[in-house]
Amino acid sequence: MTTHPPAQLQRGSHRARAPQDGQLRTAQLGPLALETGGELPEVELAFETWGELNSDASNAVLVLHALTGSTHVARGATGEEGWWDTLVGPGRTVDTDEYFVVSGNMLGGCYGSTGPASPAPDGRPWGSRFPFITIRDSVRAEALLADQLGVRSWHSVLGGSMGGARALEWALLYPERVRRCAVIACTAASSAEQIAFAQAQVQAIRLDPAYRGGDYYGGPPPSSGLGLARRIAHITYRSEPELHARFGRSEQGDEQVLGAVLPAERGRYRVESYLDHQAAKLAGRFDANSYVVLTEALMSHDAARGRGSLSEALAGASADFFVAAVDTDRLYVPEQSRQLAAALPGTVPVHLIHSVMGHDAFLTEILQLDGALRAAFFGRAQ
Ligand SMILES: CC(=O)SCCNC(=O)CCNC(=O)[C@H](O)C(C)(C)COP(=O)(O)OP(=O)(O)OC[C@H]1O[C@@H](n2cnc3c(N)ncnc32)[C@H](O)[C@@H]1OP(=O)(O)O
Ligand SMILES: N[C@@H](CCO)C(=O)O
Repeated sequence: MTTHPPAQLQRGSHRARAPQDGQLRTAQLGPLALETGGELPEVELAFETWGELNSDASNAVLVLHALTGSTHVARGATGEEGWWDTLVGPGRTVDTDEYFVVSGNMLGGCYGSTGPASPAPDGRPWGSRFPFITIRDSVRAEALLADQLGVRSWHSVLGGSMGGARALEWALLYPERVRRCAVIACTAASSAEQIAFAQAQVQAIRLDPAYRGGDYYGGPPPSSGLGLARRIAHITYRSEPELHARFGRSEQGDEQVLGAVLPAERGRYRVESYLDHQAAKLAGRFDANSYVVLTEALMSHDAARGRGSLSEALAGASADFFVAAVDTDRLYVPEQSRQLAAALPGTVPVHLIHSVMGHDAFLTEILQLDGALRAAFFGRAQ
């Protein structure tokens, strides 16, 4: 679901797109020491860029994706739709005629960065041997990517959901490298309930017999477990009023129920069909091990870990902050964004996105963020 900005949001004439705009590339980062010990040898990080770094390297913007997102934030040379097209592109608020936009695939992911499906030093996929990684590990890898791209300090780092956790960690691990930081639909730390929902998803995957402890490459993938994980997650990404208004109690009725585990005497509710579709769609595009690794990394998210109280931890950040929440988000509830904002240095308001959608509104209602982000971060001065 993509919305396009109204004509008044589009400005001026645009430069020709650089051939590398929106093209998936890979940086070789070498070994990476991990927060909980050990190291990953020969880390690769997938990334895309749009626009050009200016002569004093002051115009770089980092955009960080959510749990199952990719680096394809905006259209590029191929014209393929990006997940934040509304916000990022020529003439848009994050104007790629003006800013050098970078997006990195999370360490452990399955869209090009080193992850469980990548070959370990012995040539076989890491599988069950892939180490536990944290949000901070991925941010350290992203900092090595920034070094390679010649970006000493970011004009801004923007992220929603898991991307927001990475954005916040950027501001804390590298305060001198982040001038502005947007934490959207995310908290200072994963809460007990967020960990609980995440654990149920991880268990759904691990209990799929096809998972084989994580060493399923070369055989059938644990699609049932991954699909169940997505069902659990997707319910938390949407609100009760949205599901009620869209599906109510109606039956799907217009299809065969292929392979569904249902009593013969009933058909399928539309909402079940919808969740089945979401499950199959994710199972078709995502690696179950990566889902586990990224979910466990998000469970570990805690800005205060090893840094004292939350206020003490956040006092180390020197960026200007932008915090936003979705009013109907039942996973990353607005109150948690208020607690984050209150603990940040200075006075940081919480921008509320109004939507029936729930958590996913940070992806689907981006027009609402547009003006607020433009006012906060994307005036002329860099
Ligand atoms: C490499 C990559 O592809 S990464 C892609 C980028 N992805 C990300 O960044 C992750 C974040 N993105 C997302 O999570 C999602 O895409 C969102 C939140 C932006 C939008 O969610 P969507 O699933 O597209 O929206 P929505 O809830 O309206 O679902 C629409 C889908 O449900 C299907 N659907 C709707 N009702 C029903 C039903 N009763 N029965 C079955 N299917 C149904 C629609 O046909 C549609 O299918 P499609 O996506 O295959 O076209
Ligand atoms: N729909 C998003 C939500 C996670 O924040 C995703 O799949 O990444």
